[in-house]
Amino acid sequence: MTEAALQAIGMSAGYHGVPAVSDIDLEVRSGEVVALLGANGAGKTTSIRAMAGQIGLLGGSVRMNGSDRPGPLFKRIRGGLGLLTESRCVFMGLTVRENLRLGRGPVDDALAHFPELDRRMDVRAGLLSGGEQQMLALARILAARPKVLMADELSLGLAPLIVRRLLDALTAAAADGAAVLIVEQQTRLALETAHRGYVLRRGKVALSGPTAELRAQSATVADLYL
Ligand SMILES: Nc1ncnc2c1ncn2[C@@H]1O[C@H](COP(=O)(O)OP(=O)(O)OP(=O)(O)O)[C@@H](O)[C@H]1O
Repeated sequence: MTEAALQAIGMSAGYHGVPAVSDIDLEVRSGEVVALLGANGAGKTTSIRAMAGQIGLLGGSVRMNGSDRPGPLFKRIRGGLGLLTESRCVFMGLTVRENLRLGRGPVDDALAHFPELDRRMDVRAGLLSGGEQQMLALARILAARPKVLMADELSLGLAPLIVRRLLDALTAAAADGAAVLIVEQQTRLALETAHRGYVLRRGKVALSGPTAELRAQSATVADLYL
C-alpha cells in the first residue's frame, strides 16, 4: 500500500490552548478522495486548518508528502499543498486573467480544467457568480498540480450542477495522483464522491471507513450528527 500523502497522527488542535479536536488519526493516500463529515462545530474546519499549518497543533503530528515537519502554510503550499478554504480564495478586485496569473501553475492549465472561464478572462472576479468564483479558485489551485488538496465546504451556496462540476474536478485530480480531502456539509454528495470518509463528533473521529460501508450505515452516520 502506498504511503499516505497526508497523515494526522493523534492530532489535537484548537483555539487559545483549548482543543476543539483531539486524538485525530486520519490519512489520505495519493489517488484518493476522502471526506471529512460531521455536524456543525464537530471540528472539520479546525482539522483542515491544523493539517494545512494555519493553526498550531496542541498535540500529535501531521505528515505531508513524506515530511514530519511540514512547516507553516506557505511552506506546505510550496511543497505541493492546494488549499481551498471556506472563504472564496480569489482576489475580487482583479480580473480572472490576473487571478490566474497569480497562481503557481500555467494559465492554460487552469483553463483546461474550467474552459468556461475563458470567455470571462477580462471580468473582475468580484463580478463573477459564486460558482464561477469557486471554479476560478479551484482552477488556479489545480493548475499548480498539488500533491495534497484540501477543500473546505466548496459547495456552500452553489447550484447542484456547479457543485457536481467542482467535485468532478477534484475526482479527476485524485485520478491524476493527488490526495484529496474534502469537507462537505451535504453528506450524501460527499459519500457519493469520496472513496473513504471520517465522521467527526465533538472533536473526535467517531466513525471511519470506505464510503460504501458508511453509506450502508447511513442511520449510524445520521445519529452522529445529533
Ligand atoms: N476562531 C475560533 N476561536 C475559538 N473557537 C473556535 C474558532 N473557530 C472554531 N471554534 C470552535 O471550535 C469548534 C469546532 O469548530 P469547527 O469550525 O472546526 O467545526 P466544523 O465542523 O467545521 O463546523 P461548521 O460545519 O459549522 O463549519 C466549535 O466549538 C467552534 O465554536
